[in-house]
Amino acid sequence: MATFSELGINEELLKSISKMGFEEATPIQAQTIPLALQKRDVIGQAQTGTGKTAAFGIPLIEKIDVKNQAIQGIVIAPTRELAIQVSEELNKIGHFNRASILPIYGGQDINRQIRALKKFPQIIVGTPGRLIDHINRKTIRLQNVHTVVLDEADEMLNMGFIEDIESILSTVPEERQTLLFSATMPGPIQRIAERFMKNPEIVKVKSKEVTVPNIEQYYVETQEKKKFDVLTRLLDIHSPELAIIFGRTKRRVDELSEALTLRGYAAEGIHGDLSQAKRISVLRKFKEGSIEILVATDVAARGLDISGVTHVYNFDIPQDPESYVHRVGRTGRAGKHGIAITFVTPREVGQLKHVERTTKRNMERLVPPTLDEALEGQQKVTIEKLLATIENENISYYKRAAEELLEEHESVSVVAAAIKMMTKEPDKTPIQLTEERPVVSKRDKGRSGGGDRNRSGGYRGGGDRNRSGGGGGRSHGGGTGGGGSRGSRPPAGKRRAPRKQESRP
Ligand SMILES: Nc1ncnc2c1ncn2[C@@H]1O[C@H](COP(=O)(O)OP(=O)(O)OP(=O)(O)O)[C@@H](O)[C@H]1O
Ligand SMILES: [Mg+2]
Repeated sequence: MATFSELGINEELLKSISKMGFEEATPIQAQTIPLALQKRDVIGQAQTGTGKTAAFGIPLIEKIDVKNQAIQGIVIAPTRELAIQVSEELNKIGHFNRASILPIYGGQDINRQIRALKKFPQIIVGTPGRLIDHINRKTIRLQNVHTVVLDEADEMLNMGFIEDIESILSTVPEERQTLLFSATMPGPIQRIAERFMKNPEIVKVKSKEVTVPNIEQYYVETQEKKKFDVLTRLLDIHSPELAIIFGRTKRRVDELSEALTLRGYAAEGIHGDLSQAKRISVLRKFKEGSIEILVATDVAARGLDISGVTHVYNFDIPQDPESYVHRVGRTGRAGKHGIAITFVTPREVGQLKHVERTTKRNMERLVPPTLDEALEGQQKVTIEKLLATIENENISYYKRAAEELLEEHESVSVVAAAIKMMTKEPDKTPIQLTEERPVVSKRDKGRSGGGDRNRSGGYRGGGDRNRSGGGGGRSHGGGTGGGGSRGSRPPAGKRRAPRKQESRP
């Protein structure tokens, strides 16, 4: 482990870094910051949640001439929320040297952005579509840019975004420094990346697995029709602090968040068809904990750093392994522990194997819990809350009433009734979700003479970049099919207070 002062960073930045609470550099930071400070082009690949933002953010801010009013650096990110988050992190890194940073993304009033652009930002963090819009209006000029960063580089160089990136880069001087970061970098995309770079240094933080080891990874095999009940039972048993549930399409996300709300969970959805104001407000509520479950398309799969996310559920298995890596990486960040559970229908087992092979990590099989187990899970939550109340709260005022009650009633019945009242019993409100087609891995598809996966209309079209959807995914090896015989009971999640009774329908 290296300290930041060993990396050749100036005093002002060291002060901000220490104010951010970072004591030691993470491996990707230790390996890329010195290279980036030497103005080398860098491709940096390291697992989710390991500090890639600061790995490019520190050298970027370090290289800004704060006396120069021109835009000197741009960071391009695939989603609006990520652009906002990265610009917030850059603001923290630049706190003491006062570099001026501006996020620019779609869905926000363009005139307001134009006014902000007139105040001489030195770094722009933006989504591709809106950046191009400003370049065309000549409200952004990039001729003085010396550093370009593509966060989630493989996504930015994938089919949905590559033309935009090419057109943005064509307005940036040739003699720039280009920094590319992501947790995933499939070979074909890396070769495209190198076209935009000069003799890049490729830094891959070595690890056996693509995902971080501190994420426990499970799968549940169940029929499409049963998925929702299995999901709610798991939620009752795990009682996550904050959970993200990924669905394949916008419709799926809408239906799932409505269904969860009907069953008494504090859930809301986020996807690309919602207004930007709504997207921001949902995310804010989730960060504050006033909603405990965020239902999302892949719009929330990459880069988002929300502390307290203990569980990720892939209600629909993702279309490609990279998406899996990023989705589960929303938990288990900065060394914390996390749990990820992926649902597969019997026809999707081949896709599951494909994901496992690409990530070099097996998921453990979970047996779908029964209704009784779900109830037991909720009971445990209540009992823990009860015990915590005995320990931490002043209950003396209530003791007289308790004594009176116990004079006339049998103690076990009194306590049982209290537990029942406090327990959220599994809710059986009928739910009808529109069925999704299974994701059949390529190899299986070839063998069975054609599955029915809808490549262009599936994940890519339904997921949501801010702009064009893009075509099909990349191709990797296929799956071997066949279910695992491994089996275990659901892991116990972090216990916490049950949802408030008022929130039930
Ligand atoms: N050196 C450090 N010490 C402690 N915490 C750090 C350090 N560097 C970054 N962090 C924190 O770790 C968390 C994850 O960082 P970040 O979002 O940059 O990860 P990432 O590698 O970009 O992940 P992803 O691949 O999901 O985008 C953040 O909350 C960040 O503030
Ligand atoms: Mg990141």
